[in-house]
Amino acid sequence: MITIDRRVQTKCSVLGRHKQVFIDMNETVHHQGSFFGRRKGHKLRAHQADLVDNLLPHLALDIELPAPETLAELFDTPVEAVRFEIGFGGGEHLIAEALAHPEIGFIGAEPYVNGMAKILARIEDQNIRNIRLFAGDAAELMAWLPARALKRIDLIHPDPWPKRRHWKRRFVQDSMIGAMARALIDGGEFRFVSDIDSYNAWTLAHLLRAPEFDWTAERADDWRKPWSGYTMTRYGRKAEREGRRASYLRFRRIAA
Ligand SMILES: C[S@@+](CC[C@H](N)C(=O)[O-])C[C@H]1O[C@@H](n2cnc3c(N)ncnc32)[C@H](O)[C@@H]1O
Repeated sequence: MITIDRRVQTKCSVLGRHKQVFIDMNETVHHQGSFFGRRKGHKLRAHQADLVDNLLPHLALDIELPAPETLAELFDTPVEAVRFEIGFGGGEHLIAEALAHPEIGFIGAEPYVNGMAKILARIEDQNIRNIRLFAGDAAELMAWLPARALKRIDLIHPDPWPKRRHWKRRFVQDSMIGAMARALIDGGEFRFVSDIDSYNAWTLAHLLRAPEFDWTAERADDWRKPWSGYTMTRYGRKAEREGRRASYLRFRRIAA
């Protein structure tokens, strides 16, 4: 991949605001933070583009504004608690959870515009009221959230960055664990799913040394099998087809 060595000003149209970014020849966008992937894939169909232009602004969180005191205020339907899914991809898991738990508000972060277009189509089709979206880096959103605001954070099949020299790009880092500890309520959970053994070991090692979290597993099946009600995602199905078994790690935020 060739990266042009110059800063350009470009418009992040889904958020309607300007950001300093690096752009390469393939339109891969890198900015300083925790996102190191593609923001764009194939061209959106007309209806998808319309949803991004017209539905997303109603559902998108604007982190330029101050965060509300309680996250329930973000939803126009009453919610008892709020959960966050990082990098929801096509949104299969987030949609299933939002439908199964109408009493919970869900926030999903996904910088990949084609994933955003997919979830918007599902939200429109099924008239889902309890999802809010952020079309950017989950780390930025997490820094914006009030402290002790989330009941659960899900990170499902994150980009694995298997090469040692890329490990620093993994979403799970000590700093991010600190950010999650700040954002979760006491007893809240961070749930992690990956089919990449080295990332599972990495996550376990990082969380086990974090004083704010307990690993909840009591027996092997607690991490070898998905929790009840888990919805398999596209990346999960791909891993199964290719013969890789996922691990399902759950960590509880210890009371401060
Ligand atoms: C391997 S895909 C998995 C998608 C989905 N969770 C699934 O299981 O099908 C990883 C996703 O995380 C998103 N992602 C990567 N870094 C992110 C970040 N810092 N904040 C939010 N999303 C991110 C990518 O755009 C990509 O869609």
